Amino acid sequence: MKEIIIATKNKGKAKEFIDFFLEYDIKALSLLDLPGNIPDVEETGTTFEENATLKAEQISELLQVPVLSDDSGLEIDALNGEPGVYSARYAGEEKNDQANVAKALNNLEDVPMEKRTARFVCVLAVAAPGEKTTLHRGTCEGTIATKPRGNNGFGYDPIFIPQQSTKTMAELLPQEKSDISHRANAIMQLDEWIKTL
Ligand SMILES: O=P(O)(O)OP(=O)(O)OP(=O)(O)OC[C@H]1O[C@@H](n2cnc3c(O)ncnc32)[C@H](O)[C@@H]1O
Ligand SMILES: [Mg+2]
Repeated sequence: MKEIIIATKNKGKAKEFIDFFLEYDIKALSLLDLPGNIPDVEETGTTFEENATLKAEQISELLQVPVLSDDSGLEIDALNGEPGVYSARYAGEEKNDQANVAKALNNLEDVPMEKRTARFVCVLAVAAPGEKTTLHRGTCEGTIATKPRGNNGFGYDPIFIPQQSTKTMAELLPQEKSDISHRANAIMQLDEWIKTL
């Protein structure tokens, strides 16, 4: 089976990539699957595009193979787009999903439902040694619930209600999430590239 390296250490993302690539008969390996300790890439960019590029290019350079990276996050309109590129580290460097969710809910405490609009953004970068990196952006519009609901998914899924749904992303089945998610919308743009693998 063909393989592709995903430059991520996020288990939730890795699981979604494994499922997506299985449909193409390709095995997706995350940095958690590789032997040795792959160093963390410092996400010093101020945009999803910059951070996705940093992750894909540094890991591709290190491993000397084509690499796909994902930089993603949640933009909440009432918080001027926060947490945005800082989504993973919103409540601190330890990247605690529950603490991040609690902080977002707390900051939205008095914001009424009609003003709780938000979107998930996913930017994928494809990097290969000696080649120009390409970027692909997908989004998913929705609103922020007043309380977390559901146990599927990861990150901010328990408080994100996609536009098409009354359930939170964490109440959807994995297949239902991947029908509408920001990540799925970005991955669809890779169709041609995947066929070249
Ligand atoms: O950088 P890598 O190693 O890929 O892992 P990460 O968790 O640090 O990933 P990001 O830097 O891209 O930060 C994205 C954060 O945005 C949130 N996020 C991204 N996609 C999401 C999704 O599909 N559902 C819920 N939350 C998501 C989640 O909290 C992530 O930690
Ligand atoms: Mg990260």
